[in-house]
Amino acid sequence: MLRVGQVMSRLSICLYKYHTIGDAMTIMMEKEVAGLPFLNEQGYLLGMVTKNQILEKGIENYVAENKAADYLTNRFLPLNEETSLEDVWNLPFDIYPVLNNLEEIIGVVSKYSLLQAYFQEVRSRSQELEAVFNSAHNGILSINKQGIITSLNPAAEKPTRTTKEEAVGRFLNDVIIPTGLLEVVRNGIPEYGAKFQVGRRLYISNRTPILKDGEVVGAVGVFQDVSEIEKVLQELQSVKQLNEELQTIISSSYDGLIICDGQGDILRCNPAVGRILEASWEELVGRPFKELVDKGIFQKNIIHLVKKQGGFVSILERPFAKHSLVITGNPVFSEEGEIVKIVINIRDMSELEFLREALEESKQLSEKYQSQIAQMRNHQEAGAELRSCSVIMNNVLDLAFRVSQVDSPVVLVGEQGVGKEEIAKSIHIQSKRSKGPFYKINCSSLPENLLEIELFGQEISNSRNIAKPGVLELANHGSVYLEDIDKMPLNIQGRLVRVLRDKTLQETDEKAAISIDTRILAGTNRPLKELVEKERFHSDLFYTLNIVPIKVPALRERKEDLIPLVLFNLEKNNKRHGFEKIFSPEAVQLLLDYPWLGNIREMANLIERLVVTSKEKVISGREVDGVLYEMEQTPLKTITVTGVVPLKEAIDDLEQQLVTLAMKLHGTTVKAAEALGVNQSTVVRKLQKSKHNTGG
Ligand SMILES: Nc1ncnc2c1ncn2[C@@H]1O[C@H](COP(=O)(O)OP(=O)(O)OP(=O)(O)O)[C@@H](O)[C@H]1O
Repeated sequence: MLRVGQVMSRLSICLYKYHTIGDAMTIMMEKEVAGLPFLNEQGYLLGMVTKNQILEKGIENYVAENKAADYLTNRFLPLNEETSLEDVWNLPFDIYPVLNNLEEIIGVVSKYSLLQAYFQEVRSRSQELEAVFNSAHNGILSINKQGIITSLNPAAEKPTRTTKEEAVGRFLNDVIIPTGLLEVVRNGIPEYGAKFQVGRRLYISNRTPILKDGEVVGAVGVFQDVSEIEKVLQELQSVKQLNEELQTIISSSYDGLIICDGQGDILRCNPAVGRILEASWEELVGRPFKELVDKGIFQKNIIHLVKKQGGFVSILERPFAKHSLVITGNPVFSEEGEIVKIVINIRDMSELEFLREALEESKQLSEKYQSQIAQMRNHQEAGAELRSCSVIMNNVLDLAFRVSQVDSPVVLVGEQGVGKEEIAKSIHIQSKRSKGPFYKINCSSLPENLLEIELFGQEISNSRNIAKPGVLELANHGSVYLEDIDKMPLNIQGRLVRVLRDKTLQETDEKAAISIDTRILAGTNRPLKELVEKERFHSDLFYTLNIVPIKVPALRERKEDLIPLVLFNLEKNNKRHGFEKIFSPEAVQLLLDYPWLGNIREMANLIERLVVTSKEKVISGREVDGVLYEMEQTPLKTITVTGVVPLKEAIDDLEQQLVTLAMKLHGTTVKAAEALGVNQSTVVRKLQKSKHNTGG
């Protein structure tokens, strides 16, 4: 705002009592002012001498020599040069002396000058305001007390969907959708931040009452298009959310994360870094990554490597004995292709290694359990025909399972009918050879030459030269059960040793060797070692075969198996012959008391006979007794001579058979001794010998 000092006419002369009115007129004309201040000798302002005053006295009375003091008017008011025009433009006098801050007169100013300057000032201010009003980005609309639109700037035209020309002078509600401006006029209460939508644009408006002398004379609404801001706000919101999410991810990452700037200074890192490096992770922020290398926490400076490589780098570090870390560095490039950030990921592999070990352990455990389950299943499957509940027999079956998992030969030692062949079959079935063939050869029932052909095959020399393969070849990738191997002639034993040692079968010199991959399972009633000692068994064959000897106990050594075996055989025969027979309690008791020297085979035969021959559903004790009696009349074994054996041995064999038969027929050693015509002690001794021979 202009000040009085800027509008006044500067004066270097004032009037004193010695000035005439002519002097005053001359100075006024010269200085182009309408009045002059009049001072006393002390320089004190006494009044003003003005043109109007002179004219008011009448031009006819004007005498130039008259004293200026006679025209002095005291209707004056001194103004300070600093006073704002706004404060003085309306004062009553025509001309004013102007003082500086030292109360010295420095000039005069007329009311006209003040008015003119003030008007100019107000006009230019109003033009400025109008320009602002028109160019304002915000829409501005004002109404008077009656609700008539008094102004509307171009920015308001769009949201109000009208034009200044259409709107100004009209009632607000006739022109635009009511926005609450009338309400503001009515109650004089401003309203800020109200949102409203026009089309797809969103506006925010502030409505304020226009007050004049404390009274509401209108209202002005200023509205701003905030669609863009809103959009930016929303984007900002989602960026903020994203940032928070990223922050959460970084903080909760189990891997350590270090973000460095292009110079390698740490900008950010997560708590996992602290956990892995056993350091305060917050303190790392702002420090150069190189410090970690200098302190020996890392051996290599990955920042350096990433920069050198210009891309992804992964290295292995072992900062502490218990930690092994995989550190990867990933550069982030600017548009100009410069590395602006490097993101370092630190993975503590010791945890993974620990987990891998734990996994390995549980894998092994699982394999063990699987093998145990398989063992149990195999026991069930392979033992479908093998009934056992005795500890001694279960141990045998367990050993059989274990040897089935390896590929070594097996020798099964036990009395006749104890289940050697059955166990041999189960070993084959449970072994990895189960898909291959299983052959059985009885070494005692065939003459030597036939046995040899059966085993090793034969070259038939006729026109077509057809060969008959032996079971050792036929059972390739499978197993051969050599029953009564103890009875195998020595020659054949020798040839068998060679075949097993060479793993080949050479029929003739001209013919190519046939490779043999057959597992040998052998059964014997007598311990082979004893025969080796007697040179009745080839020691090489013994050592080749006897890698895992399994002793199968006689039935009398496992009485717990009697009932399951009786029931098994009963059920089997009922099924086979379509009966539903059962044993009476007496019958069962008789079966349990029977010595079963012929073991399970004897029992199986007897029960089949009882099931087939008994007339009633319930097989009585009497019927059992009858069949047992008949069986006892039939010798178990006839004495046959299949080859020349040392006499002493033959006698031993015969003795044993006789004692066994006598026991079978008479049940007690006393009665058996009576029948054999020897002392009871002899029978006991022979029985013990027999037991010892069969390994019992
Ligand atoms: N544990 C068992 N459960 C049920 N039946 C069995 C069992 N063991 C053997 N058997 C049966 O008993 C009979 C004789 O068994 P196996 O032929 O295996 O005996 P072995 O010891 O080989 O006799 P040998 O030496 O006289 O040949 C067979 O019918 C067989 O199925």
